[in-house]
Amino acid sequence: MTDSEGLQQRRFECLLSAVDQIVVILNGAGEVLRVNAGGASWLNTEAMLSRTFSSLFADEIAEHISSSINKALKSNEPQQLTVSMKPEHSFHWHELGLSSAQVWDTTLVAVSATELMWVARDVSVSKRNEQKLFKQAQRDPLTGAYNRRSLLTVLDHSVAQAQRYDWVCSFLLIDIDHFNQINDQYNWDTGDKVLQQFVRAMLGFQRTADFFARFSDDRFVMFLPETNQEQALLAAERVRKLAAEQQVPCIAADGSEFILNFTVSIGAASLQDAQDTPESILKRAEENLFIAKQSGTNRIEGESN
Ligand SMILES: Nc1nc2c(ncn2[C@@H]2O[C@H](COP(=O)(O)OP(=O)(O)OP(=O)(O)O)[C@@H](O)[C@H]2O)c(=O)[nH]1
Repeated sequence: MTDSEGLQQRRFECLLSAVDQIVVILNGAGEVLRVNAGGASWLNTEAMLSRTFSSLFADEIAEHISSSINKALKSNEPQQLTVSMKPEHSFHWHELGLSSAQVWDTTLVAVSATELMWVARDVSVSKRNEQKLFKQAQRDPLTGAYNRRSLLTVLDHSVAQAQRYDWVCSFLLIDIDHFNQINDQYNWDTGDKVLQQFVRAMLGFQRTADFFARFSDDRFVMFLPETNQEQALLAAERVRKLAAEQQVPCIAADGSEFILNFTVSIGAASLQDAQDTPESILKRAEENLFIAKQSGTNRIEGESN
């Protein structure tokens, strides 16, 4: 080895010892020549040597890796791949020490016509945070129900779909009765508990296909696909009863405990014709809700067919 080659080699070793990524050197046949564990202290690097790299992965990832190896050797272009690794889906990696699910951003580059370098960066934390932020953006932070933004997106899509295929669908606009009074008479925390308990009860109650969201302050929308007005009124009655059965454990200002009951009023409306939009259906549901409130609360009001 010349001085210059020796220097290059030392630079490479320094770099390897400093990086956090897993680095695997492969020969042209895809066999593992060398492994640097980087931040993956769990990795049994010895056990990887001489094995065919792609065969360590589950079938569908293995296919991607083999094809990336071919592409990298042919094109000299770095090949990027994000892989989701779960010990239970990846027997070999489990054997190699992987004990929890991880997501890796990987790059495969051809170093020469007969050698490749695979570099994997663990991006599990940032992916988890991304998913958490995405979920948070869809949900109301107090109750965990979907928020108005998610609701409007789902309604736009679902109503358009129902019209295209001539399906029925209905909306329930649900409002907690005298909610302002609950806030005023007790306190805001008590109002929060009512909202939270109502949402918990509704999430246990709805069918999988239904979409339930907090629309505004004490107002919720339940979207019922493939449900006509008659069926919607039956569902509304079940919701009304469910709310009236709730017992919310609360603490009064003097520290004593008490149980609070509440009721809801519901306006129902169903898709009627090709001109109907989520806004026009919601408007009719709102008019019906108004009638239910005016008629004494703890009531449902729908459309006459
Ligand atoms: N506790 C609590 N109160 C909220 C929250 N968001 C909004 N509010 C309050 O909820 C109240 C809703 O008032 P209204 O819509 O008049 O409710 P209401 O007394 O049931 O009146 P109707 O809907 O006409 O029956 C307002 O005073 C809001 O300030 C929240 O997250 N928690």
